[in-house]
Amino acid sequence: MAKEMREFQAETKQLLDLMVHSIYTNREIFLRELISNASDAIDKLRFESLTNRELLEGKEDFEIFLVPDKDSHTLTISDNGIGMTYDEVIENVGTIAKSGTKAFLEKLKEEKESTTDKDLIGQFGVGFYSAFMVAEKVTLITRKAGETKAVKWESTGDGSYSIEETEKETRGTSIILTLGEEFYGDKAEEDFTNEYALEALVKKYSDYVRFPIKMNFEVEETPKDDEGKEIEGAEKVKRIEVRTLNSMRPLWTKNKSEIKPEEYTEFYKNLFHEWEDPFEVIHSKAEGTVEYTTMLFLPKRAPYNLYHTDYEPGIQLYSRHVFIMDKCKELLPDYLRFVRGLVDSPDFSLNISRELLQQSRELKLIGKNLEKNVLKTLEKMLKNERERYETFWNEFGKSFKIGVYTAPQDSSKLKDLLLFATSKEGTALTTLKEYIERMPESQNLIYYATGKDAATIERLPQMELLKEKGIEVLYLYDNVDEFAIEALREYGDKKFHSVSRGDLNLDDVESQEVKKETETIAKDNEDLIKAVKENLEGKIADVKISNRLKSSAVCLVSGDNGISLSMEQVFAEANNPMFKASRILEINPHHEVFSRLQSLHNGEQNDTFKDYCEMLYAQALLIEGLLPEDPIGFANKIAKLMADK
Ligand SMILES: Nc1ncnc2c1ncn2[C@@H]1O[C@H](COP(=O)(O)OP(=O)(O)OP(=O)(O)O)[C@@H](O)[C@H]1O
Repeated sequence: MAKEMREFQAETKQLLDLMVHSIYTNREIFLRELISNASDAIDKLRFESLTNRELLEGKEDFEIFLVPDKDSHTLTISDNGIGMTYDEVIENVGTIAKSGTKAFLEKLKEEKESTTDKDLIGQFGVGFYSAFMVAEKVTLITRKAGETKAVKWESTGDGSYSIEETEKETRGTSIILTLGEEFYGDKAEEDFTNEYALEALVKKYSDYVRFPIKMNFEVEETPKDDEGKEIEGAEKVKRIEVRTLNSMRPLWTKNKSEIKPEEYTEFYKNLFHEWEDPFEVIHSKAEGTVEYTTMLFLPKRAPYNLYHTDYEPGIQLYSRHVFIMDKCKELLPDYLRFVRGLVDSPDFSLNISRELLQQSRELKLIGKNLEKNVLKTLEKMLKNERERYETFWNEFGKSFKIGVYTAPQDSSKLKDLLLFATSKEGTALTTLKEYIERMPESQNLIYYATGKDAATIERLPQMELLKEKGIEVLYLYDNVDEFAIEALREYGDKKFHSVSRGDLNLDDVESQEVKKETETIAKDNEDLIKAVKENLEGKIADVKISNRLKSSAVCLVSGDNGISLSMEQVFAEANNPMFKASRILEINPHHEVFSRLQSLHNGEQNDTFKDYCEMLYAQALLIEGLLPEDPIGFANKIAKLMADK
């Protein structure tokens, strides 16, 4: 096959441009990225070779080799891992295979002003391309284990790359970086051809990599005689010595007291290809029915795709320090999908299949303990470090709310960890327990309202009465919130109640009196209410005289059961428009519009009365953020009304 020149995808070009023009000041991390990729490639081969030994081609020792060359100012990173085929090279390093990169660029465009580039890269990481931060040319030569043909890929990072078939004796991948002039030689600030500098970088970033990272060192020695003694006066000779640079000792096997915070950080970044420090580390050991060590990390930031189907949750599994599996989903419940980490247990066998693993009793036991560990840590944080917990909550709270809604069996564990915005002045977020503690004795329900933000909710007609009475209301902004609340049904023995549903059930004396008065008005206006209902037939389920409105003329509420209007909108956005909330139109009997309705009704001005009914309904829809069914008709009616006056 002849050499091909190909263009990078537009997004890749943009990304390379950013890399070359330094979006990240800490350029040395390119080495960590390439070593991580090499280690992943070896893991993949090791795993596949469990069922197909031929892939090893007789060479069973895994290793990563660094070869700096001062003369050609190159640095080569080689591994004897799985390698790539021609098509895989194109897919993995020619196009943007990872949707993350695309999302990264989009976000970069969006948030250019508000966020620093460093923050952004922390969210996404861009692996292989980081090579272009230090190299003016990157050459990748790779042969997939078990294949005969190899591939050579080369690019200067300027928009195109070449790819051709080639020969390669050993399986795996070599990446040759032709270093930019700031990155080699004695005068360079960072010399990536210097063995000692490279050794220090490996120690700093990749010490725990599970495969040996080797390098040739040139040593000068005085020749020795047969007895091993240095020969006096003999001229020194140069010799090449292969050294392993990393300790390979898994961090989690050390005692907690021996580990420095920065060791956890580097380990985390290294193992999970993260660019930011972890938010919290949970490191523990268990001995008993099951034996294991675990190291769990709560990230600082939710990955951009945490709630998309392409996000793969799960933690790593090791048995006696040997890697078995990445992304083991069975160990943590879905609401903890953001947790990164690993479990090392001698109770797992090395080549356990995913199917067997799922049924393993040990796995279930360990999983339960891990979940408890994380929840305990969070409970403690909520109690003792409220601000920190709120930071965590703002990033991952949604995951818990989805958990409450989708896995009711988890809700009892999560309900005390939930936070909500509230109408209470000076309080940004409240727990349900705190809300209940503040409730006056006469209040029996936990009230909540939905809307896109506090300002919108505060102006809802449905809030008027509660505001007047100073009753605290939880504010739900997120689509999932109301679903979670409905799934919880109650907290303690207090039921949740939407301000936009049925009766508000206020049990104080004053409210009881108002209720009676409303009933009398409703009775006196029976015919009018019937007429409004008839005019809006098919659109609403009922018309009621309201006792919750103070200054607004109308509002829509939904029944006590079934979905609410805001849930209906969530369903509609998710292309499920068949779920409909029942609509009850509430009219304020103390509003001038009500008297006008009465006189229109009594005066038998049927057409105008009908127009008024429709306009009232359209207004109520608009307040809920819904479009009137016939916006043009609505606009025309308003225009007519305006011209009449
Ligand atoms: N040394 C290697 N051997 C085999 N495949 C490799 C090697 N380096 C990279 N690849 C392939 O190229 C892909 C892209 O690598 P890249 O570093 O850009 O992203 P990643 O490793 O998938 O993600 P990230 O580093 O951001 O976590 C990898 O997923 C892998 O399939």
